[in-house]
Amino acid sequence: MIEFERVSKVYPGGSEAVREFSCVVPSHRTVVLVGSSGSGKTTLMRMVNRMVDPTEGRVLIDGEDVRTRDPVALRRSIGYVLQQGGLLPHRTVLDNVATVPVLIGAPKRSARIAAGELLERVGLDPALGARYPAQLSGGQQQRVGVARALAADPNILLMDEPFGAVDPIVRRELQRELLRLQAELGKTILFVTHDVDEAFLLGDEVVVLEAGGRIAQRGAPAEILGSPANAFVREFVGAELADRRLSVAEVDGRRIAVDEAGRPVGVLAP
Ligand SMILES: Nc1ncnc2c1ncn2[C@@H]1O[C@H](COP(=O)(O)OP(=O)(O)OP(=O)(O)O)[C@@H](O)[C@H]1O
Repeated sequence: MIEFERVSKVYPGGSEAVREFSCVVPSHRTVVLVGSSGSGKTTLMRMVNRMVDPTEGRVLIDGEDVRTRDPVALRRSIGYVLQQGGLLPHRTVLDNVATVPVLIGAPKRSARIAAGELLERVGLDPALGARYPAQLSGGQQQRVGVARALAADPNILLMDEPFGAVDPIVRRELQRELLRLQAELGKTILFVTHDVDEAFLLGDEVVVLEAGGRIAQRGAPAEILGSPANAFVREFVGAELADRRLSVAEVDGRRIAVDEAGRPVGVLAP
């Protein structure tokens, strides 16, 4: 479990990224922070592995203040997936995945074998393990990033816009893959995105952030969509779309839903 207790962050120079944010990420659940650029999402996420220390407040993991933990050991105990994969360019894919287990004492050979199994687990051909990151597609690199984050079998996964740099089709695939993996693994996941659809798809709970890391609303996706707390959330989640008056038009024998202006919004199931 991760707990944010009234954390604030003012960066040197005075920019206030987060103000008095409190939130619990229960064990084995996925909580998604969603908000527009600059709402403090990355800052909050980095407080968990001490890449950023809060100016005020505390972050606890399983009841223990992360400030009491050595930052390097803490980081190795938490999986972290970044938008650009963050892979080491001069190491093979297999060695990238095996890096942290070897650092924390696993024998190289067994770490490599485990890394190959993990590649399969995230949907990659283990033969890709011999390549270098630049020889993979963006989507494949992101899968490697996920495998690497899982390699030391952490309880916690931090995922910062992990699918932000891939095309929409691959993004869908990666999202589904993550849902499948999470159903098997039950990690405690803190996921950051600015994409509302992604947040609603992946989050058991979604936290909608306004500027300054202020919580506009939190809840299950259906709760937020069903009753947005205010105009900001309403606009952010596109709730006004749900209120549009739709009607049915017939085009080439298929029934198409159209909005008031006659614009198509979808196809009705036969
Ligand atoms: N190292 C830093 N020094 C000074 N200000 C910073 C630093 N990092 C972030 N900020 C500021 O803090 C605020 C929140 O930034 P943060 O990166 O946490 O937001 P975000 O929601 O993750 O944004 P994005 O979606 O664009 O990544 C921004 O105003 C940003 O300019």
